[in-house]
Amino acid sequence: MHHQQVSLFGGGDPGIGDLAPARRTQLGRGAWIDTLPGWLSGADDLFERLAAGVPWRAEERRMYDNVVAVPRLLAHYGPGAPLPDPVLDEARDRLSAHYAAELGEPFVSAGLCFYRDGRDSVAWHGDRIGRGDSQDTMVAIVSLGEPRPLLLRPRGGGGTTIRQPLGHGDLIVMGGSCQRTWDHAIPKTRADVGGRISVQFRPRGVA
Ligand SMILES: O=C(O)CCC(=O)C(=O)O
Ligand SMILES: [Fe+2]
Repeated sequence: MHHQQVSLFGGGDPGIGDLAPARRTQLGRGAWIDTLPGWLSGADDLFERLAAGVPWRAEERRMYDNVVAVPRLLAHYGPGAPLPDPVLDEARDRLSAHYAAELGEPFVSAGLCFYRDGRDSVAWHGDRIGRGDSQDTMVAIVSLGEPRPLLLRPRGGGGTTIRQPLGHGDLIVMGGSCQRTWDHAIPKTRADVGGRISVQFRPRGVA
């Protein structure tokens, strides 16, 4: 399975580092994050390849009587869909192997978001469309390109907001109850920032 698949890579592609140094922070309410800055090397090259090569979709959503543009570009790869770069297949398989015992299932889908500049963003939310609403799970995010802060705060407000800058190959894994007891967001910024691509790996049924 995934362990064997990973071992085929032997020492591994030079683009991907060891996951052992990932550092866990308990957030409370059964939620935690693991962080590992610079997990992917060559992340800026990968950013350029994905920015140019992924069939990005601009989405719209209804808001009251208006239709508004979703302020970021999206691409989604469901279970079994070939990912747009082999480094992403390896990243997913490494994450699956590392978290196998704790998660009990592999990461199977990849969601990609392209924040073109500081006006692109994602509002406060948890990944609660699927099982994350009722069960502990994990969402692993690799960030490429210009760093943007991912904010985390307890669901329903109150408590402190955690600010985690993510870019240039940084990894964050949100785990435990994080999707249902905490919210996360990428706020807009007036700063003159370049593009950032986020790759989110999720287990089956988590969205
Ligand atoms: O851009 C990120 O790192 C977060 C994206 C996110 O939260 C989502 O797409 O659900
Ligand atoms: Fe999310």
